[in-house]
Amino acid sequence: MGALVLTGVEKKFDGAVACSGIDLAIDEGEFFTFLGPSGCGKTTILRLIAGFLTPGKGSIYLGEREITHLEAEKRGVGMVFQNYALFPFLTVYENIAYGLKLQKRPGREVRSTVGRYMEMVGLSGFEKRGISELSGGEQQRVALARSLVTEPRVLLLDEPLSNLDARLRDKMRLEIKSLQKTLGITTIFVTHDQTEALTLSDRIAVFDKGRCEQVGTPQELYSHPANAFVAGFLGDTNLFEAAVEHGMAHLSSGIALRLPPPCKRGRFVSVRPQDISLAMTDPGGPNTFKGTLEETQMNGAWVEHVVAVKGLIFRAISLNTMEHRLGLNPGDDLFLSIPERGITLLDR
Ligand SMILES: Nc1ncnc2c1ncn2[C@@H]1O[C@H](COP(=O)(O)OP(=O)(O)OP(=O)(O)O)[C@@H](O)[C@H]1O
Repeated sequence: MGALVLTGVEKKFDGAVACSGIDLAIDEGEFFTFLGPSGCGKTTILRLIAGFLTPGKGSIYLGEREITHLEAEKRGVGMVFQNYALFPFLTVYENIAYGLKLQKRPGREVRSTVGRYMEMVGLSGFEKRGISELSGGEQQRVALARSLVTEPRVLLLDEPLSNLDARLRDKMRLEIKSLQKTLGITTIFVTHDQTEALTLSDRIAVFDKGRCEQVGTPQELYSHPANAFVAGFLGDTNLFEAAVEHGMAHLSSGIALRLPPPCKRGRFVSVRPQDISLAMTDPGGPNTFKGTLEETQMNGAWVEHVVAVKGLIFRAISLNTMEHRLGLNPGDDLFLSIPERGITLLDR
């Protein structure tokens, strides 16, 4: 049995389904991410685990123990909220010590535990500061220390980086990951940011409209998406409706792609932009098409080319190295090649 297990969990608000049919098993010490667009039910599931909400159907287990209806404070679950929810009238020390004082732990233990976690999150010396005297990143660290100090079995992080600027977000991302590994604490991280999910997670659950679409490692989800939604949500992809027969995928424009064996079925073709190669002269071979460059976008280390082939738009990404630089202008003709193994067929 996993460290945290959800079976058939459903939650409705006034009859509207926020999440349903949720079956998840999260392993001990795992960094597990809930990924999905706004409103797909991520926070609702987190709140069900924390005990701030009760499911209409289904059960939640922490280890062997069922916690579906247990009060939040008895669950051994720590949560960091999106807006941190710190107490503005308390100092940094008092905020972090709060949970331990509620548990009526002896003063000496409170002082040493708070000191240990303040050091761990890099806040030593900030004990007497007010919350309003802290930067966003420092507030984030207080929230993290406050939820860790009671040594919960599971740490829930609800979009903890969304209020930070891009550089601080990268820094905190690394810090959270390293803290999680050091403590070995089972962690659920909620985000709608695919980069965060891909870089941090041992496994990811992708949600859409209250349903879990797929669970897997970042590489599994990226390389073998279960459907078009997962393919599109985890990384950029070229997605086309297709009629598949006799080892060929016929796209709407009359383009026919030769598929890798064995012969599979599917309603959509997905091709990652980095799997498409471009050339100024015809390299020959199957799945090579003449197209027109519509647009080039330079992004520093890599370049994105938008290419029209028989009215279909393809996006191709290549490294901005000397060998890859094409030196083409919008309107120029070029050749676009899609290797068979770069094609994924998807059902829905
Ligand atoms: N307390 C509530 N009362 C009524 N409806 C709610 C409540 N909480 C959430 N919902 C609805 O449930 C659905 C799922 O919301 P939830 O907050 O879980 O999504 P989310 O994926 O976390 O979104 P976001 O990324 O924007 O936080 C949404 O349609 C939302 O409007």
